[in-house]
Amino acid sequence: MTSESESASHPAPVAEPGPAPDSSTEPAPRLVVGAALVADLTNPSGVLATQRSYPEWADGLWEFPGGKVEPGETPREALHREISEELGCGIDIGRQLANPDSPDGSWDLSSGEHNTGLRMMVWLARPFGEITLGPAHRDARVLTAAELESVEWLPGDVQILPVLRAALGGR
Ligand SMILES: Nc1nc2c([nH]c(=O)n2[C@H]2C[C@H](O)[C@@H](COP(=O)(O)OP(=O)(O)OP(=O)(O)O)O2)c(=O)[nH]1
Repeated sequence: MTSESESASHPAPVAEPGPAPDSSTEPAPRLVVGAALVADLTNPSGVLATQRSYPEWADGLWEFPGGKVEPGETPREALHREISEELGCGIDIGRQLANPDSPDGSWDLSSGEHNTGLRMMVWLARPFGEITLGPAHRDARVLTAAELESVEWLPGDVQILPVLRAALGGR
């Protein structure tokens, strides 16, 4: 019902605008880092892909070894830590396998229901020291450019394969 003070000569008050529907209201993406492990950073010809053992949805699928960046870490620090934890070796980090459509070269991993809000940065990296598979992985395999699709990758990694293939000298 209209009150006395809201006479027909005065337009109804305009509702206060709500929060702007921009990205500032969305949580910042969580960053994952991965290593495309190669023997030669300058002229790589094969990459060491690893087969995950968990969680259930990822069990048996292939990936770049790595993991989530922890608060206070730079992405490169996180990559050194993750590779040391997962494979027991050190790495020299080379060039990024960058997403050309993203300012920081990261890839959106949020395909399907499992990786909401995750983005991943991937670098070529040369391992040194002995590589030992831990509980995170079932297997590891060196793949040439022509062999990249011989394994089933995590869904979010499939978009990265053309950039990896080119880095390995494939078409
Ligand atoms: N490490 C890695 N994770 C990937 C790749 N592709 C992809 O979609 N992911 C997803 C799987 C996971 O949801 C997430 C990484 O989580 P993670 O379990 O490896 O990370 P983390 O070692 O820090 O483990 P946690 O502390 O969360 O248990 O990113 C990839 O190539 N490498």
